[in-house]
Amino acid sequence: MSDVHVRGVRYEVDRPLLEDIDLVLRAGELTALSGPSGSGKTTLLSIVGGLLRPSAGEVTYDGAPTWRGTGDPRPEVAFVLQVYGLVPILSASENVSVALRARGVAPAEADAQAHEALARFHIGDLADRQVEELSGGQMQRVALARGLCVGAGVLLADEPTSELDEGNRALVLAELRREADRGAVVVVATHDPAVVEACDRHHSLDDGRLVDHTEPVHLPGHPVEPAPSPQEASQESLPGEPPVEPLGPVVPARPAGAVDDSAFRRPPDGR
Ligand SMILES: Nc1ncnc2c1ncn2[C@@H]1O[C@H](COP(=O)(O)OP(=O)(O)OP(=O)(O)O)[C@@H](O)[C@H]1O
Repeated sequence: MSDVHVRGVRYEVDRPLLEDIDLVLRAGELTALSGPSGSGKTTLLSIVGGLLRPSAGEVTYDGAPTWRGTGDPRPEVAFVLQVYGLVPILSASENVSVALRARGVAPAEADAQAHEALARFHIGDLADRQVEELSGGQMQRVALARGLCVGAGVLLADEPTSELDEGNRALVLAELRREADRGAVVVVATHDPAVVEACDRHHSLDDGRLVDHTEPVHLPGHPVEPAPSPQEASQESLPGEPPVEPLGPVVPARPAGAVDDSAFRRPPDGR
């Protein structure tokens, strides 16, 4: 299990969008990233995942930079994008299968795993439905199935519950927890207080900077650490590290797994 280290990251286009970002995103934990709209959450996820090159500083995972010089993420990184990044004319299962095939899984095995991944999100019955015929919440779950099925070491999810009702939100949080429990770094950008509450750690961004507010969040019933007593809580700071803070956004170039969909392309008049 390896953590993600964000050191001295700044990002600017025509103005600074992120400044002075120092964070450790821990393997085995769910980390929430919150902040107002436009504060930089998506931009930060994009830099963490290697879609964008930081203007200064670096992000490393397992001892190597996540930025590989091309804007293509490392194979260990998977995204669940705010805009889903699905191919509308492909079926739900094809959209998931293509992510597995892009990682070298043989087609028949990829198709089988894609069906299993959709079933995890209770949309197995929609496997053959074209994505453009799905609802927003169903598309969001297809995107989640695609992001989670590849067993990535780093899973970056941008507003993964924005279109979901309470029951499906709980389902998604349970699946994200499973990813953390197998040792992944899981980061969730969110506006939803219930999602923040379900995470182990919380960083907030404001206008491209981490705000002075770092909270380990304890999910009732989840044995992350024993809950501190009120006395301990009043003295609590993260052992051996500076206070953790929030992140910021940008437009991802391309979702991991949507690299090559040529195997699924249909003739112009075929569906
Ligand atoms: N490619 C870009 N070029 C210039 N500015 C950008 C670019 N992408 C994002 N921005 C700006 O960077 C700032 C942060 O955007 P970002 O999408 O990271 O915010 P966010 O916190 O994810 O917002 P939201 O919660 O609305 O998704 C915004 O002011 C946005 O307009």
